[in-house]
Amino acid sequence: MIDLNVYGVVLISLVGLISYAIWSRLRMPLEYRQISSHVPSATKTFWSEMQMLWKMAMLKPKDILPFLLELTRNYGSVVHFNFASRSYVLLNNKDDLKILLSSTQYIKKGPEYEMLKPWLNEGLLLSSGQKWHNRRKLLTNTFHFKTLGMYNLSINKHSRKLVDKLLKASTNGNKEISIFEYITLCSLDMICETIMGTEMNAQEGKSVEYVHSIKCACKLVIERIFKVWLWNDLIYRISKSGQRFFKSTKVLHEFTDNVIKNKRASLNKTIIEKVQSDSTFEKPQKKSFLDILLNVLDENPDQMNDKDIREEVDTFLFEGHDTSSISMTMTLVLLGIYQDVQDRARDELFDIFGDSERDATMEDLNSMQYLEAVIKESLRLYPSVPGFSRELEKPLSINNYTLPPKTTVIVYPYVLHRNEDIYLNAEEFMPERFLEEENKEKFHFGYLPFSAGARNCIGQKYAMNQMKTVISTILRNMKFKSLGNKDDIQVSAQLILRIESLPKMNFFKLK
Ligand code: HEM
Repeated sequence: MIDLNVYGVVLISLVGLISYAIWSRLRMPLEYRQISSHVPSATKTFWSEMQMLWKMAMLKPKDILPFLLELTRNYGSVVHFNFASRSYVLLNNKDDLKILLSSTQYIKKGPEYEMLKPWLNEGLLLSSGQKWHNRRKLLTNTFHFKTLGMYNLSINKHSRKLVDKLLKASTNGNKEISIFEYITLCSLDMICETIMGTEMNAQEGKSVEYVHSIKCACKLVIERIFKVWLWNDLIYRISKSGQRFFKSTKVLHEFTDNVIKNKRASLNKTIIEKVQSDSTFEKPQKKSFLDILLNVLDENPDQMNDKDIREEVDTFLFEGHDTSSISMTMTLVLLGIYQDVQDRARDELFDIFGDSERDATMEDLNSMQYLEAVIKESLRLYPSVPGFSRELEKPLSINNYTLPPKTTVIVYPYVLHRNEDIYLNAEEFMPERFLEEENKEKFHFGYLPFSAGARNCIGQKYAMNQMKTVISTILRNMKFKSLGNKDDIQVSAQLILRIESLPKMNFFKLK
């Protein structure tokens, strides 16, 4: 029996696809169409554009990275394609990337970032132009490396809690553990305490609604980017996924609003009490990012109102949560696979700490050179932000081509970090490559886990300190093993790298 319904759906989809392809081609500015005549292009003809549209519509998140790797293999380090009336160019050459990223002219983010706006508004990640410049200057002061030491206490405290949780859950190697969930909760506790000054106790199973909302909002916003039919704001608002997204962001916004209100009230109260009780008045001690920001704003009250502060707190929570969790998870799993690397990292820690159980200080963290190389290598193979983009506001002249304004230039560290011209045996896990002096120049703009140039990651030093503290605390207390090998690791590209499958792990108490 022929199922007419199936034929009907296929026919309607085909007609829809062809009409959409014609419509998007007609809407496309002439210069977009002209790029394909001088830049290696995967969509030179109308037919290839249709194929691309079909391919992208069918692409699952886990197929995106192999698809991009294949594009660079087939077309080289600069490849153009048109998709849904937009023109994209993927850059995979460090000289071209240096031109793009080191210029302050190309700081506008690509169109897909728009979908984060209902949550993050125009915080540092999404703003551009003068607003971005002013904010970046102001926030650099609050996120300066000199202030990072004060986050150490909470990061150490939550790392110890994580060790306790892992020991309890693994019952000294008898149970297999999926590490990601433990790391995510620990990282959430750290970021909430250091950014907002709020104890969430997520590792203790508290703050359930907030924890659920942040996970939900992250997942939904990322899903939307890959569902073209949800790009329209009106359609998204009435869709099920949109409704869940807005419900989650409402919880998150209300929470941040309350934290800011309470923080302001307690700062004012402390100031009044201090002034009344003490003539040698000192400002309250700085504790979190928000405390510092409010203090900076005391001196520059016109720079930001409460809504502006909320968008920055939300931005830092979003950027600082999943990124570090993924990276710590991948590093631990790799250390669990490569036991010789794990032993060498632990030996380095023994040289620094001996038998002492003290917290890791900033000085200790700076001495962890081998562990840093391990984390860097893990970020090379599995960059937490697998790709990012810029929309050109001015023409961009790279080595052999000039790209017109409005082109979306995409950069995929995941693909770049596998470029054999830069990395020998690129698929292999070899932390030592980051200890070799001669590689420093080679990796410049060829290693972009934190992006580079003016718009690089403002939290990278914080992230590195956090990752070193968590991983060193685990290494100092436990031995661990991954129950699989590197081929068992499968990831997919969403706004942030997602784990598709990962070996489970066993943890054993050291002493
Ligand atoms: C392993 C951890 C991390 C990685 C791999 C990472 C990576 C990145 C990357 C690639 C960008 C540029 C994104 C783009 O151009 O679209 C970025 C931007 C940013 N990151 Fe991170 N990040 C990490 C941790 C953090 C942490 C812990 C914070 C804050 C506490 C943070 C805050 C930010 C902010 C605010 C921006 C926007 C900067 C701007 O546009 O001026 N990140 N990050």
